[in-house]
Amino acid sequence: MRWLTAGESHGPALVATLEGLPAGVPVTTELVADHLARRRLGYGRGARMKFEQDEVTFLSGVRHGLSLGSPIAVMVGNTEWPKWEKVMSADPVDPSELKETGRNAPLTRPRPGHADLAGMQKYGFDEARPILERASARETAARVALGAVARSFLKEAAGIEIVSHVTELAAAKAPYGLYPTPADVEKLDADPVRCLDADASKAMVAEIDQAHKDGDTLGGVVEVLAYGVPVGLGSHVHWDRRLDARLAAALMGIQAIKGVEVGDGFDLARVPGSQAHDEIVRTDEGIRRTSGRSGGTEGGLTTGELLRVRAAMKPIATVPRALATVDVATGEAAAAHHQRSDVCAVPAAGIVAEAMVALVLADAVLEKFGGDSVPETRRNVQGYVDNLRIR
Ligand SMILES: Cc1cc2nc3c(=O)[nH]c(=O)nc-3n(C[C@H](O)[C@H](O)[C@H](O)COP(=O)(O)O)c2cc1C
Ligand SMILES: C=C(O[C@@H]1CC(C(=O)O)=C[C@@H](OP(=O)(O)O)[C@H]1O)C(=O)O
Repeated sequence: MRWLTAGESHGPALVATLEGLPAGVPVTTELVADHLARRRLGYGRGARMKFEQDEVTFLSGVRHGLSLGSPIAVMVGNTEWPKWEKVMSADPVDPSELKETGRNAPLTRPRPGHADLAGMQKYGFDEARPILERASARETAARVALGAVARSFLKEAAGIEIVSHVTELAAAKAPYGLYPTPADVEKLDADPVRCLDADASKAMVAEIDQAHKDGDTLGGVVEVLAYGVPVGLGSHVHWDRRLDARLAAALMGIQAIKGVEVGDGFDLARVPGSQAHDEIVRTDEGIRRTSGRSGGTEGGLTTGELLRVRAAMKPIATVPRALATVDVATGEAAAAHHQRSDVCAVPAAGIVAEAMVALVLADAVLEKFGGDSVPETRRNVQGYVDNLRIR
């Protein structure tokens, strides 16, 4: 399976393509729109999330609610486009018309923490617009659209379900060991910060309110859990086949993610081996583990236990109390450019992280089990599970 996204933040649309998905996966415009709506949720997001809509159109690969096995192309329209038509026009525009938009002033005061400065230096631009348009996390809407398709495949073909929640937001933390299940998704989506623990949720909202008052921004930690993952996805035989490595790269590839942990991650480095591993026991349900510290992978292979990965997001780069920078037009010290931005987008990052985990798992399932149709993949999964020699 392979996939790509294209599109600028204020362009006409984002486009995503997915190739290699079997036929027969239930996919509808409504399914994708629902996941895109989940990505817009979350206390602390900026004004744009309120007035802009995501307009979903399938261009190919789906017919009457089922995938065809052909490449899927999906478009997510930016409803803000009419305001940006001239500024982001593919064809040259008369400078006087650009001036009239009031939106085309050169962005010469790069923001620390965003791609502005390094992007301008690398690509040879003397202002940040051509860089920030693609560096923007608007692009994550395209990933979530494909993630919705991937998770439908995972559920139908292998019974895998994916949940995420916010475990930390600045200094506020959910209690350790709180693992939401698929039955909790509605409740999670209804919470302003997608946290199941009421006290922690209140503390997180208070953190955001304080940052808002202070003209500041915040980051946090999200955790993704995948239920029903069979043993043996990924492999121990080579670094780039390890499922933990593939998940880490996918999560680190989300804008503003600066750390990834699998299972108890960095905490495992701080305890002795006797408290770090998941002991193996025989139960009525077969061979199981007494704990889930590994996060469901050992040696780069899934163990068949709950898959659990976390991603740490740095605070939003567009800080209202603007940080120090240099105006590259004059060489003078200046305050970084700022118009509007999210105070905190950690809950949204959790939805993006779900999509990335879904895409990695769908790829790994197809690699192991193959199949040109959902029933074929399902038979292959079932045959493998039924024939595991050691259970
Ligand atoms: C869902 C989401 C929303 C974001 N919203 C903003 C925003 O409104 N303003 C901003 O400056 N950065 C925002 N970011 C972060 C930037 O996209 C990110 O800091 C930038 O790409 C540089 O991050 P990097 O160092 O990881 O590449 C957001 C990130 C995500 C995942
Ligand atoms: C548009 C989205 O997020 C954007 C991500 C983003 C950034 O710099 O990453 C900056 C903001 O855009 P603008 O500067 O136009 O307000 C966010 O609104 C979205 O998630 O759909």
